[in-house]
Formats: sequence, C-alpha cells, structure tokens
Amino acid sequence: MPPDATASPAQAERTAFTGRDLRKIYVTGETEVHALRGVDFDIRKGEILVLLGPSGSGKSTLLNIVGGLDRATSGSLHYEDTELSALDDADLTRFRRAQIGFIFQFYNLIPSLTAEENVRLVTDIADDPMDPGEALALVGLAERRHHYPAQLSGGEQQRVAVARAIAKQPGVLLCDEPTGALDSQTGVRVLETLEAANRELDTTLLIITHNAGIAAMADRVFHFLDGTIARIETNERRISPAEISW
Ligand SMILES: Nc1ncnc2c1ncn2[C@@H]1O[C@H](COP(=O)(O)OP(=O)(O)OP(=O)(O)O)[C@@H](O)[C@H]1O
Repeated sequence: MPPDATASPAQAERTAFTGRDLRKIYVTGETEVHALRGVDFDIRKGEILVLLGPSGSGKSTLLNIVGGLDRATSGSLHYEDTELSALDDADLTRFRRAQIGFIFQFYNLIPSLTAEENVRLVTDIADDPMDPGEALALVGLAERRHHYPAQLSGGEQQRVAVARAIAKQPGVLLCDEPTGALDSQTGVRVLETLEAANRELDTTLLIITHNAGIAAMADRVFHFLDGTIARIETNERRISPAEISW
C-alpha cells in the first residue's frame, strides 16, 4: 500500500480561521478595557462552534473581529490563506461581504419590505447568490415570502434573517444570541435552520449563547472567561436541536 493511501483529500482538515495571540483593548477616555487578552484558536471549515461565557468575557468582541466588523489591537488572524489582520479597510469589507453572514438577537429586517424583498436586498449585490425563494424554502418559509415582518412571528422573522444571511452563500455564519428573544420551541426551529445551512451548504457556524444547552449541538465549545478562552470542549457527538434541553 502506498504511504499516502489512507489520507484522502476529502478527510484532510480544512482550516477556516486561525487566530494567534489576539488582543483587543478598548480605550475610552482614560479607561482601558482589555476585552481579549491573547487568544489562540483554529476553527475548521464546516465546524459548528458554540461560544459560552459570562457577560463581558469577550465573546462578541471575538465574533466581530473574526467577521471583519472590527480589528484586534494586536495578534494575527487568518481566514484560509488570507491574513485578515493585514488587510486595509476596503479589502476587509470585501472579505466580509463575500464570506460572512451575520445573525443577531434582534432580526433587523426592514419593516416596509416583504420577507422575499428583505432577502433580495442581499442577493442583488452578492457574487454567487441563491435564489431568494430557495433561501426562504431552506428555512421553511416558502409560503410566507410575500408577508411583511409585522405579519410574522418572532421566530419566523429570525428565520427570514437566517435566509437573508445564507442567501449569499457565505462560508461562515456568525450568530450573536440568535435565539435570545425566542421561546424554546421557536428557538429550536431557528437552530434547525442554522444546522441545515451547515449540513447542506457546509457553512462554518459560530454561535454565541447564554443557553448552555445549545452547546450540545456543537462540534466544539469555547468557554470564555475574562478575555480568554479558558477551556475548549469537544463533543464526541453533536445532538440535533430538537434534542436540546432548553
Ligand atoms: N465598543 C466598546 N467600547 C468599550 N468597551 C467595550 C466595547 N465593546 C465591548 N466593550 C467591553 O469589552 C468587554 C467584552 O465585551 P463583549 O461584548 O465582547 O463581551 P461578551 O462576552 O460578548 O458579553 P455579553 O455576553 O454580555 O454580550 C466588556 O467589558 C465590554 O464592556
């Protein structure tokens, strides 16, 4: 047997993000806040990662830096072979537009546009978008595409936000408390749409949550404490959102 017979390219681990000694200091007047105190991580493509930790421990700061919304004060950050920490603002914006979808706790839909029009806002300017109807079908809202946000429940609005985020086919979805405003049943439905994007589009998922139960659907869990990743936990098996104890 040739020496490389067991290593298939499909099994080779592909890295999405590599962060080394990332630090973030916010300076407000005389006050310095050390939001990240030197974090190191590798995030695999197609991985589901959950970020847990107390309020103020640095989770959103890391998510914003990884998504190109903000910059670290020092340290290096790569996405695949691109050193994000070395890009100028225009190139960082291009990276974000092409590769990153954001989902926040509050859905940020435009009230005067239908579900489909909200999704179309993104697909009209993306390089290789899905059809808006296809994106809405993936989140189970094909029938509601002509409804306005006010005619949809909170969970349905969040699913429109997920459809909008995945419609441009980003490599990565960054979710900051995506179920924070939802009851458990509705939250599960939203998590199922995120998992579908991961399964069907191989989207890398980073999910910040205060709900420790959600950690069980992840491949790995980063536990934040005081600006550090204090512990990385690996789940032997991912459970489906429906199995989560809320
Ligand atoms: N723009 C900013 N200017 C100054 N300080 C900030 C800014 N953004 C965040 N911080 C501070 O940085 C620290 C980390 O905040 P961050 O939002 O990353 O925490 P978090 O873990 O996401 O918290 P939460 O769970 O409450 O959202 C906190 O002390 C916060 O007050």
